Amino acid sequence: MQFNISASKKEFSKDEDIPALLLFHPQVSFQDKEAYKTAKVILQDKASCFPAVVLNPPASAESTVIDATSTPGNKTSHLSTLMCNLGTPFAFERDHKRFLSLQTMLSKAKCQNVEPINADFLVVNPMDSKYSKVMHILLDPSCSGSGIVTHLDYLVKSVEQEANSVQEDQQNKLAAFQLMMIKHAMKFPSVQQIIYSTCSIHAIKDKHIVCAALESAKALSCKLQTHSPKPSPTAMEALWIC
Ligand SMILES: C[S@@+](CC[C@H](N)C(=O)[O-])C[C@H]1O[C@@H](n2cnc3c(N)ncnc32)[C@H](O)[C@@H]1O
Repeated sequence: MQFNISASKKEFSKDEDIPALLLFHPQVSFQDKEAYKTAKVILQDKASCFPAVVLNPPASAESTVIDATSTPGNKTSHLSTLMCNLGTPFAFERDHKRFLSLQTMLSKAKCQNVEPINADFLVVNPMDSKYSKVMHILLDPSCSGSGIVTHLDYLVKSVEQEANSVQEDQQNKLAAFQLMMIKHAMKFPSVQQIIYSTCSIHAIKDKHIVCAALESAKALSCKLQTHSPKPSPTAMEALWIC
């Protein structure tokens, strides 16, 4: 859900861009609400709603999708909703504890079509027949979260500056991991669309990664297109950055 400063606490409205997104005043609390506890309502800022909407997998029984990095499951449940609980979104999570909470969330939200898998996406074999029809992949990998705005940001600025040099090394490692994830996603034989999203505002984890991915041998061999009216079934249709 997106916060709407202009609305009163009793009002809400429909978002103009994202179907099923309702806008509430920032001070409206959902923590005690039954709809929130039972996951009928999922709290999510508008920016986080774009990846699933842009990926827009078909709502059909044959539709197979991968959410490579799933917990807590907000984007997975969004994908499941967009697919009308049809087809199969495979939802990967490598961390066991986080996987358990993903399972709980998906079951609460009644995402019956999702197949959660406790595995590292990087070791999944793209040639496994189970994934042979995967056309859509969502990649929302771990990142620094630098794009997440909090009201306390001004307090941490000076601390952040001191830690910058340490962070640089960490950022390079994260960036290398994120690029590896995209390149791995490109290996799935039927993939046509990969959505890569992060909560980071650093170009090293956004634009630079996407550019490096587009320049990779795999992307070049796919004759990557941005939006073709008649996409070739073997070419990757688009790599978006959200
Ligand atoms: C940014 S969070 C994903 C948020 C999620 N997409 C959502 O909208 O709720 C990244 C998650 O991916 C998991 N992860 C990181 N690397 C992974 C990998 N190689 N394979 C599977 N899961 C991974 C992390 O443990 C973490 O839970």
